[in-house]
Amino acid sequence: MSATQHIFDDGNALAEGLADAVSSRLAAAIETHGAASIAVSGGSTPKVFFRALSQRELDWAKVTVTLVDERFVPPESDRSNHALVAANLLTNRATAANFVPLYHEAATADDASALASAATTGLAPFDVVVLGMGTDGHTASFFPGGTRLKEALDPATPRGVITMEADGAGETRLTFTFSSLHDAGFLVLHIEGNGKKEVLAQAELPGDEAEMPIRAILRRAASPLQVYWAP
Ligand SMILES: O=C1O[C@H](COP(=O)(O)O)[C@@H](O)[C@H](O)[C@H]1O
Repeated sequence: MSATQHIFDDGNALAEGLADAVSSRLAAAIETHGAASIAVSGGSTPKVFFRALSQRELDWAKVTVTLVDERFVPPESDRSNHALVAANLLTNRATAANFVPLYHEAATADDASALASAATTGLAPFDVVVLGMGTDGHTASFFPGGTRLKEALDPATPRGVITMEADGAGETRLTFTFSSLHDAGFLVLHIEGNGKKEVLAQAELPGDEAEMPIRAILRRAASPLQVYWAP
């Protein structure tokens, strides 16, 4: 499925434009079914977008926020995506949103992923999913060479959260599976910079999904992909 490109002049315009689009989708979901769900990415790209979204007028108490993926680290860690979201999104007008973490204190990451799957049951299909992309072509924690990449990308793998380990990942990861993310009501890839534009162009060429896992989303997502980009 081909992606629709939304191009902005700079990072601030991108953050504001994406916040407008996402808040409209969340408001429409609240209007239609009384509640809205959104799964967001971590990393460095979304911070300004989170700040912009947190200022939008919405019935935030009806919005459930979770993460596309997380590191197996507690929220006190500066590597925690939960901490990033708490500091930048669950603030301003969005303080009333309901946040469902993927990290759970547990003996093993597998135990934590089972708890995360249970805590997020029924949230997917999400109203909104905002994916990021690394320069290695990973999205969520679908890393090239990831220990459970095949299972994560298999459309037959049920919705839920699984663990992932990979050389490029640092800590063990907790990630929603492809089947949990690909059919969001509004499916976004949020990237910034010419480097990532080139990575995306590379991913759009023929090649193995396992080498650039973003290809699974580009090629097989049920929902049309909306690419939000600025230089
Ligand atoms: O590891 C991760 O990286 C990607 C991209 O991060 P960025 O710093 O290049 O914006 C992110 O989408 C993913 O959620 C995160 O866990």
